[in-house]
Amino acid sequence: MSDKLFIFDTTLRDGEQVPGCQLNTIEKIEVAKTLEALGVDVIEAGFPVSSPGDFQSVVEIAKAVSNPTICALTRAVEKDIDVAAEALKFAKRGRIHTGIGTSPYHIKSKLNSNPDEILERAVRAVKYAKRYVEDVEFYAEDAGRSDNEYLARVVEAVIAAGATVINIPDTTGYCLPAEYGAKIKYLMENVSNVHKAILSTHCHNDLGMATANSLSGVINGARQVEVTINGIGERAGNTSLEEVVMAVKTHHDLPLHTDINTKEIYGASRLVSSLMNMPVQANKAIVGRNAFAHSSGIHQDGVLKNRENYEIIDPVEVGIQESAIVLTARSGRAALNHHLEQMGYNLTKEELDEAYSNFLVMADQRKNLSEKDLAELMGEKENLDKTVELELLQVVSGKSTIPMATVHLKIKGESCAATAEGNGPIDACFNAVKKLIKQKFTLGEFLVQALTRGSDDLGKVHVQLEHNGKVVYGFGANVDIITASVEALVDALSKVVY
Ligand SMILES: CC(=O)SCCNC(=O)CCNC(=O)[C@H](O)C(C)(C)COP(=O)(O)OP(=O)(O)OC[C@H]1O[C@@H](n2cnc3c(N)ncnc32)[C@H](O)[C@@H]1OP(=O)(O)O
Ligand SMILES: CC(C)C(=O)C(=O)O
Ligand SMILES: [Mg+2]
Repeated sequence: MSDKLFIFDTTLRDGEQVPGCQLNTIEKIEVAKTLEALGVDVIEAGFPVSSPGDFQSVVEIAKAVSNPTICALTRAVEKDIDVAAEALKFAKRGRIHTGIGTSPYHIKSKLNSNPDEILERAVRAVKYAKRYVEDVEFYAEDAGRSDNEYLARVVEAVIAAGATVINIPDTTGYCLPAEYGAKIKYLMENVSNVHKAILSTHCHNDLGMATANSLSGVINGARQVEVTINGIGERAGNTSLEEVVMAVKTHHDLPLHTDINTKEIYGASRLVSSLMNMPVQANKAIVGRNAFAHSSGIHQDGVLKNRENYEIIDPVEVGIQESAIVLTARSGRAALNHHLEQMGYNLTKEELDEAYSNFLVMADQRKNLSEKDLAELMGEKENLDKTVELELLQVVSGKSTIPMATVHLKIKGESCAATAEGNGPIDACFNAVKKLIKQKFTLGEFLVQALTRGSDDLGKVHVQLEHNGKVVYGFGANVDIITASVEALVDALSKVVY
């Protein structure tokens, strides 16, 4: 029998604290509904006393979402708790998450107090919250740097006051996995009423250990993890939902399960990344662009023989259609042959050897090779004509003007042009391209990286788009970031649309 591990998602609270990640109420509802479809147990929807907008968002999320518990954060302050309770009045199941700092730093230099007084304030806050809701979670802020003996006294007292979940945050991301695990173990063994509550982990990633610490906490008895999509959150972020969930799912030796519908993970990651303007790093576990991409020959050969030679997770399990075999000068014959077979070629050993020598020369020059490059490699004239090319781009933009773009493309060898407006110059360009392409495609990722050596430096753009269920990537690099963006879009389109 495996124990249920409760998934408490704080993307809309701790995640939303990040500069640039603020969402309006409609966007928050969209994220909340996605979290519901994902199957999280608790959505921490906000900190209602912090602003009228956050208050309203909690109200609307509580109305829009019915399966997960809706949680609102407060300080150990009566006014915060009153406002949180008011915001939760439409929640089918509401939880107040209150708490206070328990580390020497927080007690002395933040709260200007002493341990006994903090313990008293903690108990008072829990009792006050209990007037409104049955489900009260208590957080001992900076528990990671708190003395275990004192922490145990506080935890015992707040459970006696009615707290149902006890959050042990490593607020500053200080702990090592063994240390955090030992802290949870200590509480499990030294708090007499610990069986009346669930211990929860809330780990930050300042030393890159958030997931390891959370799992260590779970192995030692915690049964709730506080996580965010893509690991977004204060500073270096929180524990990422997808990492913990997939670690539990992958490790059958852990006697645990979650109720997460893992096939929804990738979609949720894309949504949060795009709404919060937070690109996901390419090598991010589970959801990064390269998480299921293989680019070196030995790995590619291994994956093609048996996916499990180099993959511990089937990408389909997290909502990604398939692993990618990326063609570079580090690829071998197996990878090249795989792509050529998909294009309909069936080469003899000698033919493959010859194609491979030509391929290496091309790959050294062009880095990542596309299907279009392979068509050229195989001398396909016809396919070469099937490209989408950017011929001319003219953009009007600036302060107090309506951004407008004129785009000339060559599609299948024929020139065509369109003009469009947009929210900004790039949007105007993309709208003009859409007019010309006339086929439906969805932009999944749009990542602009300005190199930092100076204002005359190259800008690099990656786009990901989906067309008829196929996902492709495009790349552009130019001193003009707008041109680089359109080049990246055209590069991706030329791989699928024609
Ligand atoms: C680790 C975390 O992620 S905690 C959550 C962090 N999130 C946020 O802070 C976002 C929302 N916060 C806000 O909108 C504001 O900071 C508010 C509304 C909570 C408070 O605003 P203000 O009243 O202007 O106070 P300000 O932010 O300047 O200072 C925080 C005060 O709360 C106190 N405080 C901090 N944490 C707690 C706590 N858990 N319980 C009780 N008091 C606390 C501080 O000691 C300080 O009090 P002081 O002014 O008497 O020294
Ligand atoms: C408010 C608490 C739970 C928090 O976010 C932290 O301590 O990191
Ligand atoms: Mg936090």
